[in-house]
Amino acid sequence: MTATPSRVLVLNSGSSSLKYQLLDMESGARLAVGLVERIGEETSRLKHTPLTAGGGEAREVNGPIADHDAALKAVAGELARDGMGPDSPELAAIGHRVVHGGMFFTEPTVVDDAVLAEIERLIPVAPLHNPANLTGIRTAMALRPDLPQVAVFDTAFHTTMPESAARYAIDVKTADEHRIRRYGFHGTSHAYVSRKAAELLGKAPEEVNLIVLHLGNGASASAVRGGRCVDTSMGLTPLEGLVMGTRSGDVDPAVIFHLMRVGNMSADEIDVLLNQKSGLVGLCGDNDMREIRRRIDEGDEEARLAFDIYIHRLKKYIGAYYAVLGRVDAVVFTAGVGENAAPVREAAVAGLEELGLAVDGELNSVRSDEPRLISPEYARVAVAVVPTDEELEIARQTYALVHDSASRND
Ligand SMILES: Nc1ncnc2c1ncn2[C@@H]1O[C@H](COP(=O)(O)OP(=O)(O)O)[C@@H](O)[C@H]1O
Ligand SMILES: CC(=O)OP(=O)(O)O
Ligand SMILES: [Mg+2]
Repeated sequence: MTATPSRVLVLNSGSSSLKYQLLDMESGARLAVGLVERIGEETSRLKHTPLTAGGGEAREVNGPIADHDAALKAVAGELARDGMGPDSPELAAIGHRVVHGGMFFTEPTVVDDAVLAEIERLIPVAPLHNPANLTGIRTAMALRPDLPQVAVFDTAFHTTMPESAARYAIDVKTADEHRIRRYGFHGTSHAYVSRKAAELLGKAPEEVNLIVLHLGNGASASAVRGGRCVDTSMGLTPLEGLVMGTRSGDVDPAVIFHLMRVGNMSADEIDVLLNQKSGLVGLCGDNDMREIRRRIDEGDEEARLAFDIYIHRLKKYIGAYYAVLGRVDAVVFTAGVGENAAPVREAAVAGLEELGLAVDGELNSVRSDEPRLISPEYARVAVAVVPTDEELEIARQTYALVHDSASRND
């Protein structure tokens, strides 16, 4: 008799990357993790790490990987080399991060034709993400047509926002006709990190008010009251809000008409400008915070100004969400920049002592994969670093969905 399949493969397809993990949900073991970077370029790189007993040696494959379909097939090949390929009978489901779920998807959802069509319809409001998510799902379906493919939406956590935060102050009829409202993104991360932060504070999620700062290549802030999102910085699309690696975040909307009328740019050109050629890369030519800090240390003024603009925006959102929440228990940093860039954390909180916020230099400089406090004991509001794990959260939600429905049918 074969055991009930208990493994979940999670795919997190970004605009030019594919992150993945294979987990066993009964034992809790992480069996493999990996990343394909720079998809579509000549210098693509697949880094695969098997974590089964005796494994653990990372393997790298360098060379062009044209698209997400090719990336996933390469990943399937690496998993198969370790005897954990997608054809494995132990696999219970494949979980997919889907960035835009629009108005309808508030829960993890088993993908069928109607779900695929809705994700496709939402491409104009997540042009960097939904196409990659769709390709990932379609390729995974072709590899394992018999398995449930589960979509876990970035937007789901934000559906609790009150109308006063979710609506833009534009003509209601036009907004309703085009479903224009604030959807918010990175929700799986904001939800996971909020729960972990409450745990770190020794409280139940319902008891704490948090400002969560997810600072990766894309970046967003959330105000979370008692475990529920009450405001977030990304909007109709993942372009609004904080300064990001390649995205501008907030601009006066009139910048767009001005560029159309006076700069003779098309809507598509402006889309590319604001989504791909702005943010840190537009300001100083680099979108990696490590490189920006290195340049600042060498006295580079352009990198310094880019950093200052990034921090200024971040600080404005901390202030805004402090006011939205009224009382804050912790400001929580997460994702690539938030977890690793001590200077960003220090600068974002600098000067906010009157709000009860401070960072302890020594605690802030500790490098660790564990959730940790970086505020001094006297501070009224905690400042924390909580590593995110979108893949684990997606795996849990995926397994809960397929497992619960399987037990109902037993
Ligand atoms: N050691 C580090 N110091 C500063 N920044 C870092 C470090 N490691 C990673 N980063 C930043 O994290 C970013 C990637 O974050 P991540 O959350 O993985 O983003 P995404 O999921 O959007 O690809 C990099 O672009 C880089 O700016
Ligand atoms: C929604 C979003 O911006 O995602 P990422 O940070 O992965 O680009
Ligand atoms: Mg990310």
